[in-house]
Amino acid sequence: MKVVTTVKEVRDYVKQWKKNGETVGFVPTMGYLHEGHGSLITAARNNNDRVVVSIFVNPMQFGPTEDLESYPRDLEKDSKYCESLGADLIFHPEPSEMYHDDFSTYVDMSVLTEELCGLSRPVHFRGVCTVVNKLFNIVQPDRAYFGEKDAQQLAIIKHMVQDLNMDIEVIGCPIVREEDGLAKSSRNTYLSLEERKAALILSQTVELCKKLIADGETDADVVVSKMKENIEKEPLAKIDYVKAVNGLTMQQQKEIKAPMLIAMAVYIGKTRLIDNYILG
Ligand SMILES: Nc1ncnc2c1ncn2[C@@H]1O[C@H](COP(=O)(O)OP(=O)(O)OP(=O)(O)O)[C@@H](O)[C@H]1O
Ligand SMILES: CC(C)(CO)[C@@H](O)C(=O)[O-]
Ligand code: BAL
Repeated sequence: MKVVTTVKEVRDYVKQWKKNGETVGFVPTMGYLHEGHGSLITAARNNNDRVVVSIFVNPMQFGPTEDLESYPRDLEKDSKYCESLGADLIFHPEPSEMYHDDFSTYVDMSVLTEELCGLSRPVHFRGVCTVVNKLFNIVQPDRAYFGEKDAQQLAIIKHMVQDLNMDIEVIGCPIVREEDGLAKSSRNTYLSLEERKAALILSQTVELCKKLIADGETDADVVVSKMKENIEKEPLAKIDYVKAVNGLTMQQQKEIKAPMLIAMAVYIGKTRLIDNYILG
């Protein structure tokens, strides 16, 4: 497995592979990899001749008061992990390789980006769409793999690929959880012991949501308000949002009916965590 830092090096590898008729699977990440990322890499490994993983903490998707500087990084550990899972190439560019001084083109999607995480992170999805577009142009994958943990991001990327006629299959992979239910996330590393326990309120609330729906509740407002009540029982938790939306448009939906996304973002202390339940 190789680790490269320039666009040219990625292009040279991919050109050679394509010349040999090999397919390319791509897993974009911000690094500090865990088994959630691992599941995407394994899915890519199982369905493509070559696997590229990008590790890039993209400054454009962070707001001015967010955790760009403190975001955890460990390239050496990440490289070993990618190699153990059979990846062929890691692309680990410097911000200057991705954004030259005169950079001025953005991918700015409306509607889907204005709900849920887009409300509290107003510049976030413009940064995500722009960097993923660039990464797709650099890697030119046949298939790209994203986690359902970031369900809004997954819906947005699928929509972007459709809107911009990109010839890439976008594949969503299920949320990988810790044994006690907490969704794996690089940001879990910010949590103190006490906060780590409190963070279980997210997955417990997803379970409550599933149970309410399995028991026949059809009113999304009832489900959401019971979820909020449950989260409010945890003193260290502060709700950013809990919402039930259409799974394709991200617009609020009153009736529990697939395709649907019931998603939450909750601060545990200063750490903002997300979790969700996807229906259909
Ligand atoms: N627990 C998980 N299960 C499945 N996919 C995941 C999980 N965590 C992250 N991913 C996916 O991995 C890809 C890269 O995500 P990223 O590098 O931001 O990791 P992260 O752990 O979500 O970090 P963050 O702390 O930023 O939320 C995304 O497509 C994301 O949805
Ligand atoms: C898709 C992504 C790698 C773009 O920076 C990031 O948003 C992430 O890690 O989910
Ligand atoms: N997984 C989403 C990346 C971010 O929070 O910036």
